[in-house]
Formats: sequence, structure tokens, C-alpha cells
Amino acid sequence: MDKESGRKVARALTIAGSDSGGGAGIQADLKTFQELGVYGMSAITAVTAQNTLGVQAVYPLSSEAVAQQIRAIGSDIGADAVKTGMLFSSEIILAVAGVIQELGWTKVVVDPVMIAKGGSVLLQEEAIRALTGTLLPLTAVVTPNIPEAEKLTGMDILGRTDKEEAARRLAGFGAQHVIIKGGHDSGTEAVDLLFDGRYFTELASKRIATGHTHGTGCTFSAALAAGLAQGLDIESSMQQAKAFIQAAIEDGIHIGGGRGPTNHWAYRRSRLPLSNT
Ligand SMILES: Nc1ncnc2c1ncn2[C@@H]1O[C@H](COP(=O)(O)OP(=O)(O)O)[C@@H](O)[C@H]1O
Ligand SMILES: Cc1ncc(COP(=O)(O)OP(=O)(O)O)c(N)n1
Repeated sequence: MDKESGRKVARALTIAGSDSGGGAGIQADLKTFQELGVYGMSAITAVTAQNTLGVQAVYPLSSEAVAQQIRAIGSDIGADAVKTGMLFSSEIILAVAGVIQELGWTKVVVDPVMIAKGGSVLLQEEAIRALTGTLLPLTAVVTPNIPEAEKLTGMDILGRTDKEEAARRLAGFGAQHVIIKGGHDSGTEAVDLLFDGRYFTELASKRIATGHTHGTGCTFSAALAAGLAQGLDIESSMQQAKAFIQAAIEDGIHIGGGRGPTNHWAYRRSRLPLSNT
């Protein structure tokens, strides 16, 4: 609660890696929170030297440093929702899962970031088991893209039936909801599939032909967490996140010499009266 205005302030925490180029990771998450009217906080897991051409270096923090950042937030400000992004190692995953449990946070969005679009490793292979064994059981929504869902479940995903089976397996690890994202599919639509443990719901949008998709997954999961922090249910948060990422990709920012970032201003601008844009 903001003491002066008496208004409740929605608070969201991102536990993720820093992208020096500003398009993905912590930077994308905080921009998304801000645009959606949510107070953003961060616990940094690793620093990457990165730009639109790719990841040049990764410097992970100690699991203790990550845990202390989260506890500092939990013991004072609190968080209405949390998202995780790049976690890099099993030590960091175990620390993050431990503190989330300690603080009793339940609105937890896990974006199981593994490999950047340029091919760099953002999660060590041996950490996959820690992710499925300790973090997914604490998860309200897990948001893999297709290659991530394949890695987590150990199966190939070629069509809708495979996506459904993969979602069931991910729910089997303890995630309450699963969203298998469709950015890596072919076809004229980008179709995201939500599984709530019983039913499947598809959310489709026009696929935008663009090379400027750096940070799409981070932005989508941050928007999802922002919706949950504001008290929306999972379906409404997903609809808001889909609209946010659609606007951000459609109006991508063409900076740098490689894969440009999405435009975090675009969603709010698209909702303003024309005279104010
Ligand atoms: N070219 C595109 N056009 C429209 N939506 C897209 C496009 N690429 C990705 N998306 C959407 O962006 C979100 C993130 O998906 P994806 O790119 O698969 O994640 P990641 O960055 O983790 O690989 C999803 O909602 C997906 O449908
Ligand atoms: C620090 C950091 N975290 C995550 C990613 C991956 O971002 P993602 O949204 O999956 O999109 P790409 O960057 O892979 O285009 C990252 N690159 N850096």
C-alpha cells in the first residue's frame, strides 16, 4: 500500500540474468512491469555481456548472492508475483526454490530459459533436473518455448498432439499451469497453448515476419507475472501478455546490427487515444 495515496501498489519480482543490451533478461522484465503499471524489483542471477549480435560472455553470481537479493525483498517490500528467467546452474535453482518456499510465494511464473536465440547456453545441461525436480513443483505457470519443452520432457514435439502430451508431462512435475509458446512453430499464426491440468486453451495471433524478436519470451513471461501481481487470473494475464508481446513485436526496434529487441512502449501507446500517441 502506498501510504500517501492509500492505493495498493502491485509488486513483481524478476529473478533473472542481466542483458547489457537491454532487450531480454532483467532489463526486458523491468520495462514490461513498468509499462503495465507494476512496481518492478530484481534479483540478478548472472551478468551477460550481450547485444543484438549475441551473448559474448556470462558471469554467474553465487547462489548466496542470489538468495540474499530475494530475501532482502521478501523481508521488507514483498512481492505479489515472481518470475524466473535465466537461472544458469543447479546451485542457483536450488537456492531460488529454497527461498521461494521459505517466503511462501505462490504466484510464481517460470520461464525455463535455456539457450539464447543466437545459440549461447543460458542454463547448464545438468541443471535441467533441478528445474523439474525443485522449481516446477512451486510453479503457478511454466512457459517453455518448443525446444525448451522438448528438453524438459525428453520428447519431440511435432504437432498439436505432442504439445498436449508435453504439457501433461510438465504438469506432472508439479506446475499448476503450462503455456507452450508458439514462437518457434511454422505457420501464419503464433499459437500459445495453455493447459490448466484438465483443459487446453489456445491463444493465437498473427505471426509477424520479423528478425527483431530478441527477448520475446522474457517479455511475455514478465507481462504474465505483471497480470498476476495485479490480481488477474491466469487466462486474463495470458491474454494481456499476448496482446503486450504482439504489440511489442509488431513495432520492433531496429537498433544494433543483429536481432533487434521488441518495443516495450508499443502496448501502452496502442491503447492511448490517437491524439496522445
Ligand atoms: N513472429 C512472431 N509473431 C507473433 N508472435 C510471436 C512471434 N514470435 C514469438 N511470438 C510470441 O511471443 C511469445 C514468446 O514466444 P517465443 O518466441 O516462442 O519465446 P522464446 O523467446 O522463449 O523463444 C509467445 O506469445 C509467442 O506466440
Ligand atoms: C540474460 C538473458 N536472459 C534470457 C535471454 C533469452 O531471452 P529470450 O526472451 O528467450 O529471447 P532471446 O534472447 O533468446 O532472443 C537472454 N538472451 N538473455
